Amino acid sequence: MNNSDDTISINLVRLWRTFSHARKKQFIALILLMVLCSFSEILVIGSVVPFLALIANPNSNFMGSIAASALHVISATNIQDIRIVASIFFALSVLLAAIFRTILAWATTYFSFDLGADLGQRIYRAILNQPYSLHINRSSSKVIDSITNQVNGIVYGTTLPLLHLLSATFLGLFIFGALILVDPTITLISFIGFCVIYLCAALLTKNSLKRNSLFCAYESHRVLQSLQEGMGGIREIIIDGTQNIHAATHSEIDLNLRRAQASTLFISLAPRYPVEAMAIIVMIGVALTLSLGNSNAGELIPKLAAMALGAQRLLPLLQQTFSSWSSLQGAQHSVAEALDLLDLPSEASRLQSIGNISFKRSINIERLAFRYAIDQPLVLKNINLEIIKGSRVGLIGVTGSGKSTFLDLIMGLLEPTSGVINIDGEEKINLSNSRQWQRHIAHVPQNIFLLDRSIAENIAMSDSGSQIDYIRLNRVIRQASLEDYINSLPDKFDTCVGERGIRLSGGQRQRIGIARALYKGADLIILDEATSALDSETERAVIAELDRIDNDVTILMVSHRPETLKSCNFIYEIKNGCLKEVKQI
Ligand SMILES: Nc1ncnc2c1ncn2[C@@H]1O[C@H](COP(=O)(O)OP(=O)(O)OP(=O)(O)O)[C@@H](O)[C@H]1O
Repeated sequence: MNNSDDTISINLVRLWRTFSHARKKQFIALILLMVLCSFSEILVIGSVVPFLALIANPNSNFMGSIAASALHVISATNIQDIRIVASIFFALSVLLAAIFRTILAWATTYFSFDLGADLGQRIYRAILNQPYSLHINRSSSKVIDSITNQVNGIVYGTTLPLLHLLSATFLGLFIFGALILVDPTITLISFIGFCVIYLCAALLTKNSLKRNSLFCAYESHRVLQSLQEGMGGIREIIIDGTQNIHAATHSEIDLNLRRAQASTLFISLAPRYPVEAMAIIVMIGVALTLSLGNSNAGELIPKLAAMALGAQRLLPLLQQTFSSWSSLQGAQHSVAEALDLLDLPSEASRLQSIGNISFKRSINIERLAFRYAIDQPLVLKNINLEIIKGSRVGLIGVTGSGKSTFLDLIMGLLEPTSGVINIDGEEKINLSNSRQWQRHIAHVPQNIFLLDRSIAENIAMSDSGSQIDYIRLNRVIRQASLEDYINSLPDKFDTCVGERGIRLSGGQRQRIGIARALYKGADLIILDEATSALDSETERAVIAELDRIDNDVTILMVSHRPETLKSCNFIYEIKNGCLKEVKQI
């Protein structure tokens, strides 16, 4: 049972460490605001007894000497004046408390959501900056789940409940103190009674909340995964007529998730009703006891009213404390997972050891071997190759022979299991300097990554955020044989390509990819079956344009078609993990 409390405290400490200096200051300001708010509440409860006493009887004992001298100072001596002043004072104290509570609610909410925005942004940045080798083992639905649901878990399941819990504790203690002054015995008995109910509820529900927390963290990822799979494979789903199967899988997971969420929410709300019933019973008991022992209504009514007002203020706070605690319990697994992502090493630490990499002569690959995991066979074994700057190199091999893996290694996306890749025989490429090396490279894969934006923005992606160079854009559009197609569109290169380029044919997407590589102005262009979707004539035109580009640009090309590689200076084949030159294909 202590484990989940430990998890909460560990998560809170971890969360605090993620706060920026400004956020820490804001948090401390919030605590001060809570204290102010609590004082204003005391003022309300403290003034209700004298107020009602004065209304009932202006000469009442409840009007202490301080109040009497205050009234004297403002020359309120007759009964009417005293009543008016007391009413105004009481109304002002109620108003002040309401103002403080509104400000506190505003500050708490904005603080929590701003923090959520901070964390979401930092988690996404941390994930984007992870080495490629980690990305290939991570599911994208898990990442989306972390940035949306798990960050929401931090906002709704930790920050907001924690702040509500703190403010409820402060206010509760102050109100409790004020009620003790009004009637210590009744206050203590009823307070202990309420707390016992909430403690029993906490003990009874703790395990369920823990289970729900685990369940929600797991199922929210599965819901996203099922949606992504459904949307990603919509063409096949329609053709196979498997809509019902996918909808049923999704609805089962979704129902499980929502049931767990409902259970957590219900647990957080449930104790309210028995506690409220008990409060009314206590009030009846108090009224009865006081009226049996003391028949003076002038003193009895203000006391009862103060107790009723205190209970009306205190009970929601106790309920808030409990529901905040149960929200905290219910979200801890998601929160722990989100915080784990914040602990990932950041780009800054990766870039610390970077120097400038220049590429003037060659890429030298020596005794290169690679396997994806320790328990998997070597995909590449003892590869030696020199790629001279400005050469056109073709790469062939049967499917699954390791061509894309080899390109990923050259691009510094993967690190060799053994052996080295040197630039100009000097700079060894590794994860800490790969970012510098990648600035030299433009990569055109078979499946082009496209944003749901205009053709121009998709081509000039390396310039995002700054102005597009339209002269260069027009040149690369022509080189990639896209001119006729773009001119046929009403909005020309401002035409939106749709999600993942859905409004384009495979060949058009590939040509946008090639245009993007040319626009980047890289000195190493890597084409991984980048022309496979083009008809022979368009492919020939694109390859001829590639041949014409600067002699300083090195082109590394993978293709299954001999025709595509005709213009290469060297062609190599990967077979059984080894590389050998092919003179004729
Ligand atoms: N992320 C991965 N984890 C484990 N093994 C992988 C991973 N990616 C690829 N492989 C394996 O590595 C081998 C080489 O794959 P690779 O994609 O490099 O081949 P390829 O020659 O480019 O194939 P194709 O011509 O079909 O694109 C294959 O056996 C493949 O199953």
